[in-house]
This record gives sequence, structure tokens and C-alpha cells, in this order.
Amino acid sequence: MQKKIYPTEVLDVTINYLDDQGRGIVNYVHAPDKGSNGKHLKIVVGKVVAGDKVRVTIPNAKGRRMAVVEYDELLEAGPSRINDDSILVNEAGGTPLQFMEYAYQLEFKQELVQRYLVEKGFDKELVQPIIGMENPYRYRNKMELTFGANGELGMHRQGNFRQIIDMEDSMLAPEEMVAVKQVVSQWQKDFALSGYNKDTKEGLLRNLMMRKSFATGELMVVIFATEKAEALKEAADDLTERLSRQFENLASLIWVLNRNIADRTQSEEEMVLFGRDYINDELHGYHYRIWHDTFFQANPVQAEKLVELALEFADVNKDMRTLDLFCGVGTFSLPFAARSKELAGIEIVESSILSARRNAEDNGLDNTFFMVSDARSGLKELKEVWGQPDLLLLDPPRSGAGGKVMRSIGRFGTEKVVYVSCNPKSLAEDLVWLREFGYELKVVQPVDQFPHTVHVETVVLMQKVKG
Ligand SMILES: C[S@@+](CC[C@H](N)C(=O)[O-])C[C@H]1O[C@@H](n2cnc3c(N)ncnc32)[C@H](O)[C@@H]1O
Repeated sequence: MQKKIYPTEVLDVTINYLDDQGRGIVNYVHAPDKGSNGKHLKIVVGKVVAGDKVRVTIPNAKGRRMAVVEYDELLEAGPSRINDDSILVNEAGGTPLQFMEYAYQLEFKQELVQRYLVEKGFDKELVQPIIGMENPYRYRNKMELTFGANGELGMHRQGNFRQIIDMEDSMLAPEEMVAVKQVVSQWQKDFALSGYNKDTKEGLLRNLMMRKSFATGELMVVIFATEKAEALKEAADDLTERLSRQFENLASLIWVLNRNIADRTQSEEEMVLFGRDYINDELHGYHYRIWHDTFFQANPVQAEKLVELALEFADVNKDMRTLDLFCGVGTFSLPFAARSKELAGIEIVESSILSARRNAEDNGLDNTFFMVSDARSGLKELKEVWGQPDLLLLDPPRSGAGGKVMRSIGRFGTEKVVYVSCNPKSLAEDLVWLREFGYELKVVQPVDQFPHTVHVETVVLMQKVKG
């Protein structure tokens, strides 16, 4: 039997709340009709804030339980809607809170952290007021753009890797990166260079990556292409000339050959067109060399605060042996090592460990031991080769550390565990494990690392209950 299709309805609705992904939710109830009390329909709407009144068109409205739509018209703005026409809009998505006044964004994230912790039986009062940014715009030190098949250069629309939205300006990128993008776009046009077409797998230019150190001012520009720079000598020389003339702080211009069909900024072969193959950066007083493929905190202003908080909560001293689990390139390891007797770092990505070792050496730290290992198996090995830590710090990926790692941490039994998290949901789940090992939650400090997105970082102190 064919399913009945109901008529399309145009509804004027008010957004009840935003879900964890920053999408507007309307719990709509159809008017009752004969024999029914009124069917429920969940309407999910993008680009809104709570309290917005919007007009939406829902095909087959009574025949469905849920509809994901864009609104047709904003009828009335909710109380938190941003009221400033000069604010840039990020059309590509990825920043669903961008329509909300910043103070409300902070409130939204504060509540998110509280809710996940309360769900697991922790005290909401331990959550300190979130630390926001003084200026929540243009905070990124790295942007990765894609060349489209029709001459665009920008971000792809969220959920659609084929649609590139040309970046005329950006709420996230420093102005200088926007200027680099304009130079590169003009250069592409002048030399009639094709953008890579993901369907036909043809075309020359794939990605533009820009990195800028906020501390040293050094700028890196990287072009990913399907041909070597030698094959396009005139164009490559001209780009070098344009960028080095316009940007005095250009410290590195690299051409990367990437013929791989996978849609990633991979590297087969690199050629330095200008300067060196890395830039110098600084964080919390430590020096870092950043290659084009080096992981580094993308919002250095807030990353400083994370390090500061972790140090404050740990109250580390020169008699302590510290373990930094999921240590990456050592953003936390270096300042902790400088204050500890010894420090060990564990991380699964080999290139990050090589960076961490080099960073420790560059900063004159000789009390570190970095080990490439999966945290799930590495803790046992670490105990054998390095010994027992007195302090444990962890900064796992979004999925969290998981039960196996948290149980190992519990068995280590250090007096303090400092947990830096980028996902309050997995954080709350992980903390439950530690509670079972006699740890008490002492303080929770949310930090807004990525304004306008739904992400929130949290630094937490768990302490072992004595007795
Ligand atoms: C949130 S980042 C921490 C970055 C680090 N604090 C830094 O600033 O460089 C999480 C790190 O965990 C690493 N990682 C992911 N899964 C892992 C695992 N199973 N074992 C060890 N490290 C892992 C990732 O490679 C990444 O460097």
C-alpha cells in the first residue's frame, strides 16, 4: 500500500531552543483533527536563535515526525539575535552560533557543560563562569581554503564538499589572510589556472593553507596542486613575487604536490618557493617551529588561558614527575616540564612526538621523555620504562579517553588529575570512571576556544579523597 502524502504547509513558528549542534528546534503540534489529538512534529531550523519567529515550508507536514528546513522568512528576532549589520556572516556553516550575541553564546556553552556534568551526578556549582574572548572575531591562526572548479577559493559548505563558497572576507580569519586570499585569487585568474574538479579529478589548484603566528607575526602560505611548481615556473615565480612584495612578514611560501584522490591536504613532495619550510611561533613563552603539517592550537589567545589554568589547577612543583597523556606537540608538556622534576608525554601520532621532542630541545628542556603509543596500551609500558608519575594531565580528542584509559589513570592513583577537554559529553563520561577510583571533582573551568561554533573547552581538576 502506498503511503499517504499530506499537503505542504507553510507555518509561522517560534524557535523553542537550540540543540547541541546549534540548530533551532521547534516542538510543533498540529491542530487536532477527527480522531486524533494533534500530531507532534519536530522542526529543525538552521541560522536561528531561540525565540526567533520564522516562516517555514514543510512538505508532507502531517505525514512526518521531523523536518529539517531553512526558514523562508525571519518574522521576528529572538532576544539573543545579533543586532549589528556590520558583522560578517559565514555562509559556509560550521559556526551555527554566529547569529547570537556573544554573551548569549557564552551562556549557551556554560549551560552545555553544566548539563552534561549534572547528568552524571556532578555538582553544577563547581562550574566556574566561562572565559570568553575580548574580541571573538578573526581569532584563527590557520585557515585552509579549497579551490573550486569554477574559480572560487574558500570554504566548502558544511556537509557538501563540492560547493565552495568564495571567501570575500571572513569572521574567523585575520585580515591579512583575507588579503593573501585575494592576491592568490587574482593570480589564479591572471594565469588562467584551473581549480581541481572533484568529480572529473582534473584541474591544477587544490588548497590554499595560511598560517600566521600571532606572537612573531611570521606568515606561511602553502599551495597544494596536482603539478609540481617546476612545471609552472612562470606562474610560481610570479606568485612568489606578488606575495613577498605585499607581505613583508612572509616567512614561508611552499608548493606542495598532491595528486592523491583523497580530499585531504596531503603532501607527496614539497618545494620551498620563498623563505624556509617552517615559521616560528610562541605560546606561553615557549618557542615552536611550525611546519605546514604540524598540529598547533588554532586559537592562540585562548590556548594561552588553557595552559595557564592547567598549571594553576595542577600546582606542579620541582619534586613532581608529570605525565602528559595525549600530549600532541607538547603545548602543555613544555610549561609543565619546566616546573616539574621530570615529564613524560604519550601521543599516538609519530610526527607530533618528533615535534614535541624537538620543541623540548629548542626550549632547552632536558627532563622530558616522549613516547609514541596508543594511550590505551601505552600506560602500562610507560610505567615499566619510565616509572610512576605524581601528577597526571590529559587532553584527549573529542571522543574522550574512554574507560580503559581512565581505569589505568585511576590505578596510577596520582593525587591530582587535570583533564583538558574539548567535549563536555565525553568529559562527563570519563570523570565517572575516576570517581569510582575515589576521586572528587574540585573545579570545572569552561573556556570559549572557538567562538560562534558549538565547541567548548573545559579544564577540570579531580583530586583523590584521602583516607
Ligand atoms: C586534543 S589533542 C591534544 C593536543 C595537545 N595538547 C597539543 O596541544 O598539542 C588530542 C591528541 O591526542 C592524540 N590521540 C588521539 N588518539 C590517541 C590515542 N588513542 N592514544 C594517544 N594519543 C591519541 C591526537 O593525535 C592529538 O594529538
